[in-house]
Amino acid sequence: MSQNHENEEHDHFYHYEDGAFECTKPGCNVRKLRNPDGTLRPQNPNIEAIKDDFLYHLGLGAASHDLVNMFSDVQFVCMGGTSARMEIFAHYIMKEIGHSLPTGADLQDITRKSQRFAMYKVGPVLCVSHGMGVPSIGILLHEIIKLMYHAKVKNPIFFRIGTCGGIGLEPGTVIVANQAVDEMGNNYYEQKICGKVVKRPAIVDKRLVNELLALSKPEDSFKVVTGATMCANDFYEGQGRTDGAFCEHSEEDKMNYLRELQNKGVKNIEMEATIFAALTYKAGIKSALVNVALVNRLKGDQVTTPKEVMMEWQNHPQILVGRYIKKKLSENKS
Ligand SMILES: O=P(O)(O)O[C@H]1O[C@H](CO)[C@@H](O)[C@H]1O
Ligand SMILES: O=c1cc[nH]c(=O)[nH]1
Repeated sequence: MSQNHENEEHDHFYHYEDGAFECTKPGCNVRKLRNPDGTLRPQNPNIEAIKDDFLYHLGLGAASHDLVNMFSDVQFVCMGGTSARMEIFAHYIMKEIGHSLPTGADLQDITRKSQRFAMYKVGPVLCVSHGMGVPSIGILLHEIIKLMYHAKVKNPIFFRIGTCGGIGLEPGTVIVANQAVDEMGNNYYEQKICGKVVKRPAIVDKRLVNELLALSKPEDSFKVVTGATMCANDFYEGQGRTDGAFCEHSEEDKMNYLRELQNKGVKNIEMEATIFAALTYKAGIKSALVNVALVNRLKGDQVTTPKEVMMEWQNHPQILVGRYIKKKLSENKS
């Protein structure tokens, strides 16, 4: 029989937005995602049998690298589409948390040999680019989650600091997702595995959402809102755009679709939300999707804002997540 610890607040419980939780308390039979010290349990029984589990797209191996020495102090993993953004974020967070590199040293892209993603480590913060779309971030998530396991990282928290199209929102607005849905409004990530369709719940951590929302300040130059984030499998037709190389739907079809989404509480559209929420949830990792809107899709499709303005907007999610990280690190110290 499973023991019920649901009413207790304790570090070895992992609470989910839907009320479910995983308990790692000794003696509790509830399925375990983490060990009592916060390290992750591998969810794939095959992993332990692989001698040198090679994280191919990261260019890191469980035997060829001392992953514990390199990464065990990681507490936060921040992901975003581009390598440039993640390098900027690495420099930003370094200043924010007062981390310094050894004299003469510079930030290094740890995965440069693989030439796929870019990854920077700033003390307890890992900053990684994930490319565009579900397949790309999915591969990265598999390898980063395994990295967390191999490196014995404790209670990591994952963030996606991304860009998106807003629905009825002023560009520059930050959306912290309280739900991740696909193009049909489904609250799960669907994958075909060995000829079968597997649906994995895409659950975001409501507590983390609320903590992030509380970090917005009245004096900020940008608004922070919450709502559902829609994950599309494409930037053009999949997001209802009429400016792709092909378009067999009308402007009216697009507007009807966007309004329908808006009525269902969808605030923004991007391309990674469902898999990010689903795989982190399945791994027992707290995570949040923090995106900035680059365009109001009710007003148009093209993203034509000058680069400098867009770069400034891309900082908005970084500011919010930076505040969270700084707060948590100072709480941990005291
Ligand atoms: O700016 P990033 O983080 O890549 O996010 C958004 O931008 C890309 C499309 O332009 C997709 O990856 C989408 O999710
Ligand atoms: O409209 C947008 C803007 C950025 N990223 C997207 O996926 N869609």
